[in-house]
Amino acid sequence: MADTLDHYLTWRLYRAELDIELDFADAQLDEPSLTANASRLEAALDALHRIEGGAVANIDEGRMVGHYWLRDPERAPDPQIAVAIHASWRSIEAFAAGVRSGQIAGDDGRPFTGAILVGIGGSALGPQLLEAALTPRDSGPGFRLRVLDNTDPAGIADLLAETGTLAQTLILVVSKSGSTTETRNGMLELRAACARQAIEFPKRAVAITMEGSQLDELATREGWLARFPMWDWVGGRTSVLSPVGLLPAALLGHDWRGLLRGAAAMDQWGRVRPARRNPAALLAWLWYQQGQGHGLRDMVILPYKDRLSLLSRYLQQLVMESLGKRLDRQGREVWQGLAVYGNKGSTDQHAYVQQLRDGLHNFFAVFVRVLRDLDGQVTGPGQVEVEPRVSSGDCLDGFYQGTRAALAERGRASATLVLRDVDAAAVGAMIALFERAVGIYAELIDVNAYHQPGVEAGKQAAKGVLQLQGAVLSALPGGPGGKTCRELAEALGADPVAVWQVLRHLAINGRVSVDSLVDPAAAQFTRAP
Ligand SMILES: O=P(O)(O)OC[C@H]1O[C@H](O)[C@H](O)[C@@H](O)[C@@H]1O
Repeated sequence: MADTLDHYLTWRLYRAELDIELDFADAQLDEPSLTANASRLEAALDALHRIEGGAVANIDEGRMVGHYWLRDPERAPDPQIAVAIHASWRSIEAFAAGVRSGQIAGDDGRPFTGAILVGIGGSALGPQLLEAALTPRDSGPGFRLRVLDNTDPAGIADLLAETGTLAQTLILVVSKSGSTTETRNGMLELRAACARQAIEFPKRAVAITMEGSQLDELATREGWLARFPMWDWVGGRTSVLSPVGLLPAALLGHDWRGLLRGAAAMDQWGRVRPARRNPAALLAWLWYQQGQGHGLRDMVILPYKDRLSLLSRYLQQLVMESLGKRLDRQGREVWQGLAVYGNKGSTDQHAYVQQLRDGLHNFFAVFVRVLRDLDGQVTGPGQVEVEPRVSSGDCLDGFYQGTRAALAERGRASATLVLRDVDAAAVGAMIALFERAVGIYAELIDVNAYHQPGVEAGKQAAKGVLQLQGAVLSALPGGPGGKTCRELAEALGADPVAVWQVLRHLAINGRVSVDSLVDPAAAQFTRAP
């Protein structure tokens, strides 16, 4: 079987320092196309090098792209940036130590036992990934992190019910821009909950935001418990190794410096030349080759470890917000993107893997295999013999190997990231690997990976909806006779369907009165009594 071993060794990249392997043996990469495209890949690596050196890669926003400096501050082009990063680390360390020792405590002197993080997108997904990946399940109750990442009243109510008193809860408000609606709403809801409980909000509130943002100004004005920086040269979706992810990780007692070490070590590996020996370049080339440079195949993320089940959600934002672009950097319409989904193996084997093996061939898989079954334990669930000489962990690994082989048999490509453990260094390294692959792929397809113009459209349209709601509420008659959505729309010069949609929601929530909601054209609306 020397030939398969040779093939594996040919397509295996391994870094002893990290004990991480990238196994491209089933990725259907081939030397001729890699050789033919070597100069493109080298040019992409050159571009990444320039970005790390401070190039203004986010052209239309005029911003540098500095997430690589977060784990290696001395690379920053301006020494003041390095100073700011080091200062943030010191503040994180001091604050987390103070909270964990009880020196920084709630107003009644009792220690903080948990935190609610209010944030969305890049200001929530990274901390959530770290919390899920790194929280040891056997460490007792410990410090608890809950996340409020939406403006859904039911979600907010559930979270408040679950938390109970907020007296021993820190409230971390995380927003780079400091003006995101959902996050503002979450903060206002928590502020109101504090007031209901006769607890002072500012004494437990912490802001992580850019200097001078609305949130920063509010936190300063009200004297919040603490403020931590975000910088304009860090994008939300690459902010996990800034205070956005590091502070929650530190509060949870995680090895946050290990995250930085792992990411820095992966960055080192990711600078290796030629591209053929570079893990991020090969990963980006896999995306390119599989999707023919147009994202024609989706990336299915399959980590065989429960703690990594949020990885695909995290990567969804990192990859799709970075690469999903209408225009390339020359202004041509390209409709680019790379769809990402997945959950975890072997669970997904019992859900959609059927289609992966037998159905539509519009994907490739990226497996994450974790070699160690249990963190350093010698007894426990993994040691039960579920069959003669077989443990649960053997089954899990067997399912990974089996699924990979079954997909390969049908000509479906996959790559595998092999980790020894899910520890802080490995998680940091994994994050850095995907960040670099996104950067390289964006160069290959010539898009700006660092802006997100498309997300504005929905936000602006939502503002219009709320303005219309205000106008509709003012125009509603007091009764007894009501008005239909068409009558109201005519009076306001608005779209009757838009008026109906607003009124229907208000009526269900008791904010306006209606005779019946069965027929949109006939429903008569009046002001709520
Ligand atoms: O951190 P914030 O400024 O509140 O932004 C939160 C998120 O919302 C925006 O709409 C962007 O699309 C995301 O990239 C960002 O992470």
